[in-house]
Amino acid sequence: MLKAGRIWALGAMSGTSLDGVDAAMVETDGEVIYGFGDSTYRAYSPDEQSVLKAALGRWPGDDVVAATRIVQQAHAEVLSGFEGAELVGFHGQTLAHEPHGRGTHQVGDGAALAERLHLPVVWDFRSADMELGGEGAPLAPFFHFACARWIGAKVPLAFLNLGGVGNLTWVDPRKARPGDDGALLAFDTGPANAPINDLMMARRGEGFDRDGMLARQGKVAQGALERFLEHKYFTRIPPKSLDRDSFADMTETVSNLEDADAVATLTAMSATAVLKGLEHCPVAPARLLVTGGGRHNPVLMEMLQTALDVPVDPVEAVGLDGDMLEAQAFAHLAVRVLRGLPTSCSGTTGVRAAVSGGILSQPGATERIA
Ligand SMILES: Nc1ncnc2c1ncn2[C@@H]1O[C@H](COP(=O)(O)OP(=O)(O)OP(=O)(O)O)[C@@H](O)[C@H]1O
Ligand SMILES: CC(=O)N[C@H]1[C@@H]2OC[C@@H](O2)[C@@H](O)[C@@H]1O[C@H](C)C(=O)O
Repeated sequence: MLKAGRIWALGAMSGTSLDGVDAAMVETDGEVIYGFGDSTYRAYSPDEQSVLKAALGRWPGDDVVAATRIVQQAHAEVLSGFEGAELVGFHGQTLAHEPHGRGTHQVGDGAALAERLHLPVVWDFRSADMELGGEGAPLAPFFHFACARWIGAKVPLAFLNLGGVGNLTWVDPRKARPGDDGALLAFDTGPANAPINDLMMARRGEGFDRDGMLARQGKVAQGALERFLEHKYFTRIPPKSLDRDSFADMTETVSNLEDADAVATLTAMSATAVLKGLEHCPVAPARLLVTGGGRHNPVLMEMLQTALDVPVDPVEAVGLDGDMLEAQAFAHLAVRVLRGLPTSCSGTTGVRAAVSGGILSQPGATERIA
C-alpha cells in the first residue's frame, strides 16, 4: 500500500515525434513539486521508428501489434533502470487521436508493466476525459500549473511545448488550484516538429533539421504560409487538440519547393501556429517558456521571439528540464490520479467536469479509477 502525501513517482512519455522514450522521477504529492530526480532517454532505432510510423492511425491490426511490442519492450527496459520509484505514470505511445471521431488510442499495457516492474502503474490517462466530452489532450497543463508555482511565478505566463505537435498552456499562478476557473487555458497550437522531421527523412534521409541549419538557408514561401493560416483549426475556440498528422494536407503545399525553402516554410508554419494560438490567451502571458525538442531549433525560436514583445526562453531559464517535462508531467499526474485529484478541466480539454482519469494497475490486480 502506498503512503499518503509526497512520493517519488517515475513518469514515462513516448511522444508524437516518435524519437524515443523519456523517463523521469519527480517527488510530489500531486499538488506541490518537492524535487526532481534522475531521468533518462531511450531512442527508438530507425527500424523501430518505421514500425511505429506504419502503425499510425491503424487500429486494430497487425501493424499495431508490432508497434505495441516495441513500445512495451522499450518502456520495460528504460523503467527497470530506476531505483526508488514508488509509483509509475505510463503514457504509452499515441497511434491515433480523433477526439471527434474514433477516439484516442495509446498503445502500451500498464498492467503488464506493473507485473514486470513490481510497482503500481497509472496508465490510460486520456480515456476518462474523453468519456466526459473532453479532447483527451493536452494533459500536461495540470503539471505546468505546479511548475509555475515551483518557479515562483506571480503573474500569468505560458508554457509552450514544441514536440511533434505544439501545445500551449496559459497559467494564472495566482489561482489556488489548477482546476479553478481561470487558472488554465490549454490547447494544441498546430504542427511543430513532425512535418519538418518527415520532410527531412523523405528528402535527405535525416531525422530532423539539426539546429535549423537547413531552414536557415531557405526562404519562406509566403503563399504556402498564408494558405496554411486559412485552416479552420486556427479560428476554433480552445480547448482543442490535434493528431500528429492533422495538418498533412497543408504541409504538402511545400512539396514543390526545394529542400531549404520547404523546411524554412514548415518551420514558419510551426511558429505562426503558435502566434495564432497566443491570440486566444485571456491576457498576454508575461513570458513564454519553451519546452520540447523544438526549443533546440534556433530558427524556430527566433521566429517566435521576433514576433513577440515578451521574452521567449527555453524552460532551462527557470531551472526546468525541457527534455523531460512531459515525462515528469506523467509522474505528477499519476500521483494526482492515485489521490483522486483532477487531471483535466474545462479550460484544458473542454471536459464537462474536472476529471481524474486513469487505470491503476497494481502488480497482481488492476482497478479502474474513473
Ligand atoms: N538540435 C535540434 N535542432 C532542431 N530540432 C531539434 C533539435 N533537437 C530536437 N529537435 C526536434 O525535437 C524533436 C523531439 O522533440 P520532443 O522530444 O519534444 O518530441 P515528442 O516528445 O516526441 O513530442 P510531443 O510533445 O508531440 O509528444 C525532434 O524529433 C526534432 O524534430
Ligand atoms: C493525443 C496525444 O498524445 N497528444 C500529445 C501530442 O503531443 C503534443 C500534443 O499533441 C499534446 O496534446 C499531447 O501530449 C502532451 C504530453 C499532453 O498531453 O500534454
